Amino acid sequence: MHEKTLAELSQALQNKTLSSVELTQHYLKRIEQLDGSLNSYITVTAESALEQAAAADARIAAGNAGPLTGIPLAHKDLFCTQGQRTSCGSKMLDNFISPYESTVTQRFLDAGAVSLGKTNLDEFAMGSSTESSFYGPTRNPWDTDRVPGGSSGGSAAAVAGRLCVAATGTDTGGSIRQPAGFTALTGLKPTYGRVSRWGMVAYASSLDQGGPMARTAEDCALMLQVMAGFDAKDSTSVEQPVPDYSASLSDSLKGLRIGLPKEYFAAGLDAATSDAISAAVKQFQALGAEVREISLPNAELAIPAYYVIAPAEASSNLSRFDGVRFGYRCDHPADLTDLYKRSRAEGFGAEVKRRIMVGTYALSAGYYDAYYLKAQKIRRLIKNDFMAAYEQVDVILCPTSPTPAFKIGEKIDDPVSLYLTDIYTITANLAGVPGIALPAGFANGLPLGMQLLGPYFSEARLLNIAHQYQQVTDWHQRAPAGY
Ligand SMILES: NC(=O)C[C@H](N)C(=O)O
Repeated sequence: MHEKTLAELSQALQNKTLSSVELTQHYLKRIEQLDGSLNSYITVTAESALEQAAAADARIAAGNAGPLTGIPLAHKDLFCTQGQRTSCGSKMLDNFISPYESTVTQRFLDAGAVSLGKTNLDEFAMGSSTESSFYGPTRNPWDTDRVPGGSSGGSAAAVAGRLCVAATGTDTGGSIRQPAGFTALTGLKPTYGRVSRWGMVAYASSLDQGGPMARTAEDCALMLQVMAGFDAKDSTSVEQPVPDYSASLSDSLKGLRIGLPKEYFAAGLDAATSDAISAAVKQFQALGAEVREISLPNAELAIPAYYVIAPAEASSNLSRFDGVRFGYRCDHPADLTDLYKRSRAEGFGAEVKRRIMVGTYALSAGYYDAYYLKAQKIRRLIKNDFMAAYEQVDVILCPTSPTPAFKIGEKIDDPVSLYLTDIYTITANLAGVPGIALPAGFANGLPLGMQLLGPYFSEARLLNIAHQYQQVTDWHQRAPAGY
């Protein structure tokens, strides 16, 4: 059963050749057998999953099911789920039972999807390897000595290890696309404002965006259909009609103009990834696309700008964790100041503290103009680069990260080298444009990722292009040995 994609399982459920209870039991058993080595889940909600599956079967029998009804999913443990622990991978929220449901997970509940549980992540989504989680690192099913990427590494490992059909992720600086690239998945970061952020615990609010992670573009289309849409509870949610993402998957790529940003194929890019993308270019040309070189001249400024803006916003967002109303509280505080100080010192891990300090510094009176304001100006220049590029091309093709998955422990003691792995993904967040990551090949048994970036609200086109590529390649069909 777990070899099948979401689209195939959806068919099987509708045809009643399979029940959601059977499917859910199968996945729960796989989690029990295989997640010990991957550590992709923080919480498995077996009981409620089986209840949801039974309700889904009843709904299918009654003839009012949708494509997601009865499909076992997993959610990044950054989405609030009512009555369940929502930890954000942090000791700070280890004891936090959410009193409300996020819009995204509510939409999946309304669609009749089953939630198997909550997946591991870098603490508060700060990281690119899922090693900063309070619950220990997640391992990559393609090589368990290696990271699955991050911060949505638990979702990536769970989907790649066939421990759920598809999963949600969030992408602030690449957290959906980079782990998708490291695990041979398809992952979509929508346009900022396309998917509601309500109930998605805030990291850097002007960059955060939820999106789907699955094995195919076709499955991502089905997931995004549920996730996308206006939400009055999120002031940055955009009131734009949601297209039928599955309807245009088969559109021809004839005449599609693809741009290759020369800055993304410069020094530092792994040779195998570069070769894989060259081969993909040929595939796209064979499908009727025209490919040309473009320039995103301010790309090299993206990392410094992001690592000022994201920590600045994080330092403000994370000030709510004070040990008073919810979350971790230190033992025997001497007074209120001691309560704040020790609860935060004991509740947050090293990377979160680093970012709070960097962000607080960048926002402080004497340095605001030199760092935060300057970073915001760079952000505008990066957005302008994309706008200029989309005058010449329809989409941009580039790698998701400079190298394939690295070893656990390899970079964790050197934060800057970890930040540098985000070089190709964070520009899309700074500009707010959508991007889809998809597998482009393998080297030494490790997946190689590429991404397509499009103009605002071009998700349907990105899914279409990825789907057409997946019709003529089989990278997305490969499974890691033992899974
Ligand atoms: N959250 C993300 O998108 C990951 C990024 N590497 C960060 O640490 O900010």
